[in-house]
Amino acid sequence: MRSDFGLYLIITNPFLPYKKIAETAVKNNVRYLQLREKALSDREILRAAGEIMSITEGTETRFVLNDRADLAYLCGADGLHLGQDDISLTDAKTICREKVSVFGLSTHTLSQVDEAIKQKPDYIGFGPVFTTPAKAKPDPVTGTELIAEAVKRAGDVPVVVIGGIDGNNLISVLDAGAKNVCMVRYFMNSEQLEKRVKETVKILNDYRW
Ligand SMILES: Cc1ncc(COP(=O)(O)OP(=O)(O)O)c(N)n1
Ligand SMILES: Cc1ncsc1CCOP(=O)(O)O
Ligand SMILES: [Mg+2]
Repeated sequence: MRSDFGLYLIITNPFLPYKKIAETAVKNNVRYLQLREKALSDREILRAAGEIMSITEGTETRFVLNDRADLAYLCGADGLHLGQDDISLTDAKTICREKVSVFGLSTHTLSQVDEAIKQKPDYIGFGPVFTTPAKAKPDPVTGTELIAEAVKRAGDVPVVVIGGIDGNNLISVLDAGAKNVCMVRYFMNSEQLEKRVKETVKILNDYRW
């Protein structure tokens, strides 16, 4: 059976401190909290990971590091997220051995969904659903039309949709078949993180699937 989780939080250039974000994620039972900091040094990433894990350890919130299998192994992250341009899942598992237990893969097309599923990830990301400035080299937008088919092809693997989603278009992605969502700037650029997380969790819980 597919284990959908609803909200997935990604930390990039946050307005609030890492610990405050982690506390909010834990308090609101957010399953995945990813650190995605492209401009930090390795040492700064490890420091940020340590701060976040000091809050998430022993809770239901899994800490996921983006891109870097070596650093995920070093800091003892629960999970690692890999994109199409990152190292392969096989190589990442070799580096992380048994220390990292959750692996996510990014996909941008339906054929990438088919390929990703063969690798048995714990979840897949699908998008960008809408235009977003939050990725340096953005892939073409998927639109909402492909979401239902991506979810169907992924079978038991949860699909989290990402890219340009905010409080105004959230319902349109749910109407299109999304069960799990990421919204980076909507949460990270705001002082009102907790209010927005609570509102979003309520919308996801109340949605008539
Ligand atoms: C949950 C989730 N989905 C997609 C991505 C994007 O990964 P990637 O394509 O490797 O791009 P970057 O995030 O590395 O810029 C993600 N990080 N998380
Ligand atoms: C990491 C990533 N992968 C696809 S789009 C994206 C960025 C999404 O950021 P936002 O939710 O602010 O548009
Ligand atoms: Mg990546």
